[in-house]
Amino acid sequence: MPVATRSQASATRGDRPWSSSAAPRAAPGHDGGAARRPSLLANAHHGLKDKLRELNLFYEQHKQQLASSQSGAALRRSRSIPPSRTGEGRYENGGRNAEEEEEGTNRHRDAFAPVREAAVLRENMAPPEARAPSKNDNVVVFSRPAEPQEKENVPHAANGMSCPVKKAMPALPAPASRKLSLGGGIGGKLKAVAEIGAGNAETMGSRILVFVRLRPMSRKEKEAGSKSCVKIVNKKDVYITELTSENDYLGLKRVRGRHFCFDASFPDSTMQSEVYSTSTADLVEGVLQGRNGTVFCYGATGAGKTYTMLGTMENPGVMVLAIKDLFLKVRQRSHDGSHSIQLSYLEVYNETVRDLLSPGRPLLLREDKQQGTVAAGLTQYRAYSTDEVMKLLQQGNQNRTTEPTRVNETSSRSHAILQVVVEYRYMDGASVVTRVGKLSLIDLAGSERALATDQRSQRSLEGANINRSLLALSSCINALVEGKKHVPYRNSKLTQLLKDSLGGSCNTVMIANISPSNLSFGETQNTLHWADRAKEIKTKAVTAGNEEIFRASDSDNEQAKLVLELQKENSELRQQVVKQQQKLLSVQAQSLAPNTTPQQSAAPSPHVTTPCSTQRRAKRSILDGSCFSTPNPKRPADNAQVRDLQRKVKSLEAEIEKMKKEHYLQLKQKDEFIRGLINRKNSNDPEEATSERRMITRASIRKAHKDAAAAGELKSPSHRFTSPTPTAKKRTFWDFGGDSPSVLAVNGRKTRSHVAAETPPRAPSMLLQPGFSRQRA
Ligand SMILES: Nc1ncnc2c1ncn2[C@@H]1O[C@H](COP(=O)(O)OP(=O)(O)OP(=O)(O)O)[C@@H](O)[C@H]1O
Repeated sequence: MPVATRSQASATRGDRPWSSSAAPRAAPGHDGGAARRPSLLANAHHGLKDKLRELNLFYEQHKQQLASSQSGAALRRSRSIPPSRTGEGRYENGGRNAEEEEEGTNRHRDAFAPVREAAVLRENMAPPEARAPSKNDNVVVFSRPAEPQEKENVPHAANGMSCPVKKAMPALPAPASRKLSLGGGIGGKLKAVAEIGAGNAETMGSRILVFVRLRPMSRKEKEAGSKSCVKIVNKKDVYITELTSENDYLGLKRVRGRHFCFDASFPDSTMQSEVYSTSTADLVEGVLQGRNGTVFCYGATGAGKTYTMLGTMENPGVMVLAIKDLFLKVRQRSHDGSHSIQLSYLEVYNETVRDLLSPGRPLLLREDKQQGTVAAGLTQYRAYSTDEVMKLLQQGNQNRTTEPTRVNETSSRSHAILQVVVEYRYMDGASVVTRVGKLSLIDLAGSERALATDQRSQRSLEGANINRSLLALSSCINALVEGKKHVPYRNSKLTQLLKDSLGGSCNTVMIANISPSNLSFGETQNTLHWADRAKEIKTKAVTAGNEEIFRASDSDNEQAKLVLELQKENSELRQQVVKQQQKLLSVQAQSLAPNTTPQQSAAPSPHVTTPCSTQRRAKRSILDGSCFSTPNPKRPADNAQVRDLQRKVKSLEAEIEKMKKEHYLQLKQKDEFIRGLINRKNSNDPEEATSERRMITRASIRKAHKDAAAAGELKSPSHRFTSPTPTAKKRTFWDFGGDSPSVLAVNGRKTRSHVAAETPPRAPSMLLQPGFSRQRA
């Protein structure tokens, strides 16, 4: 039975004298256009497609006419809009002509009139959801012209799949600052956001950037005979097609397919470094400027979230690359101020929050005016080098809850959040400027069907809780997209912790991980759906960084300068200690090398057990502690050389021990001195104020030491990011305590040090720890 479309019906009724078939017959000219225009506007039931076709046609006619009839070349130049390659461009010019004909030739003198008219016409004709949601008049909305083939399954040439084609279009009229260039990462956007200034940026905000990463087909999936149902085109478009069953020989079953477009999509061959540089590198730069940034990985179990975030020893992931980059950038800038880097690592497991760096009782979440949602009692570690952070990560990951499921052997059963707070202090004339930026790197647990994992009670409970928090996450995404006043952050611990990143003033990046297998079609489609939805979330504008300017008097100024100098010196000394220890480690590794058998050293076979290899070499983890001191097994055995090296080691050890003692004493004195200075500055005691004007020399360190001890606790600007537990519980680099996860003897005393932490038991894979202490039923 023939189906009458709306346009056919109206053409039959004769209320559309402008049908596409009639248009070519019409004589081109002003009069004709003017005569036709009222019917176009009067007929509110015209389909958008028809209007587009008509306007295009009319534009072509008018263009020919203009070419012949225009008088002055200068006038012509001022009126012409370069024809765009896109449908939008064509639309624009068509709109211009229609308006122009009605208004007559007076408009010809106003060079910008056509643009304005086109914008008005576009807005009128845009579907309601595509119109400008922004109240800002400066934002021009470019509506999407209807595609004739839209919403129809059309074969996609690149993959032979059948998918409805969706035009690449930002879900919101995203500010220019958030447009992505694949090569340059998102730096441009972040910079532009800052450049927009208080005016536009404050009103517009910024959008969550969404990336999709496809992982390669796994061995298991290949063995199960699965086929790829996902195709990534132009590093942006994702096509997903549900393949017909093999028994459907006649192809009777309808094939479902969808098309999505993201800020960038990574095919299965994408390197970790490319994922990092495109998605996260500029967030790191933003953090150094004092802006908060969040990256989170979302996807079904086994889709590659942990691989993207942590990676392996050979291919480190976003977390590791971000930390390395951060330290590199800090080192490059250390000449003009002092930096401090603190980090914490927590997990949300079965709706309880746990400190991964200092496991103990579950932590409670509290709302803090300055910091947002914080986990009370969470340990903040001060780190001085990438290696230290790696060790802390490794240590934290060994405490993380992972269990094998049917889908993934090392499935993360918890959401893990690594937070790095960078504080940068420098002198700006007479003021001390403190900038604080926070980077949150989040590896979510996998969204899953109960059947996909396991039916055993503990796994089902875990699955239920994971799904609960991810459901809460999707409710928040929905509420934020719909602009609801109430966003249900409190429905789960995860959303409470993500509150800042989703709805706060933060540059946020979501990486959605998907599997190519047709066996995971449902999960992949679900992940892509939520990723597509998340594109529409607008976060609050990130304009200036979190900056505090402290204007000091002359005497304060001198003290502040001295404090900064000492802090700089301290961090340099600490870096020296770290370098010496690295030197020692490499010498030790060299001396160990000859002890390995020639067979071992010669064979790079995956079956050979090196100190760093695991049962499953492919999964050798970046977090495997022993990998940090991997000896080089390729050195030939040579007894004389061994003895020589051993001597070297001993002398180096002695040297390091001596340096450590000296540095330790110096650092302690300086720390105390700084503490004393800060305490004095905070004190309102007039006697203290007068004494501050005295000349401060290094010789007064001893005296300051005593004063500081009498004055009590150190109050540093970093208090804003430490947990709101009693100060006595806070741990710093120099804290002493037997319950420390990394306690070792320095100068005959027990001290916590992340530089020379005890090597924890080796993890055999990325997240699989055999001796996992929290065994669950
Ligand atoms: N891009 C990739 N390249 C190579 N291997 C990958 C990639 N992504 C994932 N894998 C491999 O796929 C397997 C599952 O990945 P991963 O553990 O990261 O999944 P997940 O999403 O974190 O799962 P879960 O939510 O269960 O923890 C791992 O063996 C990992 O090495």
